[in-house]
Amino acid sequence: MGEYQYDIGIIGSGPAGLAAAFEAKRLGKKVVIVEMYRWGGTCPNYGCDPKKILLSAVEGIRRAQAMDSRGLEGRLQINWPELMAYKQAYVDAVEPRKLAGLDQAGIDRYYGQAQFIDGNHVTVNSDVIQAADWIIAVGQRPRQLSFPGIELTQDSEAFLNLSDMPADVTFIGGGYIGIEFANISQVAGAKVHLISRGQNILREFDPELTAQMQTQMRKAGVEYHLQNEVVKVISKSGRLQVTLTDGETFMTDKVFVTAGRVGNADRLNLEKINVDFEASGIIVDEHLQTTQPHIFAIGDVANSPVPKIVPVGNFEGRYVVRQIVHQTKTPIVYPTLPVVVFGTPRIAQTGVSIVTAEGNGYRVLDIDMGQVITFYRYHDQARIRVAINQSGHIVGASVFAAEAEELINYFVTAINEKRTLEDTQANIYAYPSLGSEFSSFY
Ligand SMILES: Cc1cc2nc3c(=O)[nH]c(=O)nc-3n(C[C@H](O)[C@H](O)[C@H](O)COP(=O)(O)OP(=O)(O)OC[C@H]3O[C@@H](n4cnc5c(N)ncnc54)[C@H](O)[C@@H]3O)c2cc1C
Ligand SMILES: NC(=O)c1ccc[n+]([C@@H]2O[C@H](COP(=O)([O-])OP(=O)(O)OC[C@H]3O[C@@H](n4cnc5c(N)ncnc54)[C@H](O)[C@@H]3O)[C@@H](O)[C@H]2O)c1
Repeated sequence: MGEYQYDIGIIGSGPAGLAAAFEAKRLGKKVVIVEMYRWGGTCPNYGCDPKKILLSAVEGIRRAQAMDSRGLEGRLQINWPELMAYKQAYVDAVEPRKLAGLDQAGIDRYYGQAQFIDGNHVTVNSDVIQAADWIIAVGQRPRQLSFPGIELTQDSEAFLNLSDMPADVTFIGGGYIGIEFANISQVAGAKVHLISRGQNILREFDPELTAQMQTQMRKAGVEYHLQNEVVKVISKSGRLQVTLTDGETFMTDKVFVTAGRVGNADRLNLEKINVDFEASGIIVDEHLQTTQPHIFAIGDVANSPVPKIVPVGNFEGRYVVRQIVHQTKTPIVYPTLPVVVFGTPRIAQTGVSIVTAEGNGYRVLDIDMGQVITFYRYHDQARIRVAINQSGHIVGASVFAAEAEELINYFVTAINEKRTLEDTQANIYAYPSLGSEFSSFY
């Protein structure tokens, strides 16, 4: 049993923990990081990145479909095992790359579950690690539901490792993951059921755009079971029978629970060291400080009032280290944050929501981009809604379009730099491109 001493200890090697570790090292601190599962955390191993690789094939099919009878012939289809092998080749390279990065930077690392024994000491296997300050970045895990037959269901990580796409799949939850995976499965050839207890999907997004996405997915064949929950799942003749609260039953091949995620705060012995947490995460103040002043929480596991996405974890990781080394004393101030649902097309939004903008009496530009060349060529029903405040500044945007994740970044810049519509149009962007479409707003 060894005992080791550090300036800063970090628990969790996802985007948040790694950002903190590299920043601490850069600022001359002796740093240790602990991971119990996959180095790199959720996003590159069983989250954003593998999902976006699967989406590449989906986009290929969608683009080909858009050109059907418009000069492109032949039917494409997804070879799921081959696509999975391509995804896996990316994922297999993640851990070696992360480990090499840590080793090259001189950041010590431990593999195993970290648990606090007191405010400064953490155990990992049989080692005891002491650090003056601790940063908790342990992320979230899929929320479990409880109904008879829950053991027959699977989670989002299992979906991203699915060896074959079954004929019929079901997702419980109409949030980011349910919608993104339903779209992938449908284009990969499965009949898809999507169950959500809400009346609408993607409740945090512009309802006009989510309705548009819902209609498009329904037309493509996704069957929605809204305002419903699962009562039970039973195994029947090698398939699964799902019963819903409205009494409907249907047969499916696989059921995935995509009904939100819960923090991993409950696995660290935090009760013992008086660090308070609740279902929404570890309680932090505006300095990301927990109820113990030398222990901080960042990324998905912190209950900071921001979306649980990678760029937030990165931002918090760098901020919190500067706080610890006294480079800053100011509360955390987030720049405008973009969120994206990766369907085909995507929905993206940033800044003031369109609903809030309308409530505040702001000007809302609602632009059908379907005829502009960038979107016309994909036969894409692109739509952009921009909120402009009383002084003429762009304060928010919602986008429904292919590559909305790129387009939204222009609005992020416009909002952060407090630009008016005219300011953005003063730039000359390459034509035809996503950027050049700015000039068509008025
Ligand atoms: C399917 C899916 C798709 C997603 N897509 C996107 C996307 O497109 N864009 C986006 O921005 N975000 C996306 N996200 C969210 C994104 O993955 C998370 O916001 C991000 O990974 C959070 O980073 P984190 O460092 O806070 O936590 P994580 O990445 O979850 O890392 C936490 C790490 O801590 C480790 N850990 C936990 N407990 C302990 C312990 N006691 N001891 C040691 N180690 C521990 C875990 O094993 C894990 O590796 C997606 C998530 C999922 C599930
Ligand atoms: N593109 C991205 O940035 C991206 C993609 C995937 C995940 N994520 C992150 O992961 C988090 C988790 O994603 P998620 O989709 O699991 O959660 P979510 O919170 O986005 O959606 C959960 C959905 O499940 C529904 N639900 C909850 N309990 C239910 C029940 N018993 N029966 C039926 N429906 C139920 C909710 O009404 C909601 O619609 C997101 O909040 C986000 O932070 C981000």
